[in-house]
Amino acid sequence: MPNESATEQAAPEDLWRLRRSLDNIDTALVAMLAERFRVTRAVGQLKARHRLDAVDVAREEAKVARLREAATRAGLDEDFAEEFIRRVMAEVVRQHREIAQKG
Ligand SMILES: C=C(O[C@@H]1C=C(C(=O)O)C=C[C@H]1O)C(=O)O
Repeated sequence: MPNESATEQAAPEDLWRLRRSLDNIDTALVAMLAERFRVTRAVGQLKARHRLDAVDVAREEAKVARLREAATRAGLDEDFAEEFIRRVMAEVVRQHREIAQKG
């Protein structure tokens, strides 16, 4: 393939297989994230219509606590899981404020 890196050309079969698996997982992650944002956009439209705050701190904190526990059970670093979901929620809140402003 013309755009393969040097590492890919020289890689043993196992590395190829693992990287293909990673690529599939990354694609699935992006698809799930896009689906999540489709749902949160609908939430944002509802909140704007009912003049509700973009941010719900209590819900966010409950979610972080729940996901930290889920991360631990899954063998994932809980600080990483928290950092990730907080970044996602910050973007959701930014989008909700934008939806509320634009009407
Ligand atoms: C999606 C919502 O809006 C915000 C974003 C959240 C999220 O992305 O999970 C959670 C709480 C809110 O701060 C909501 O209120 O449910």
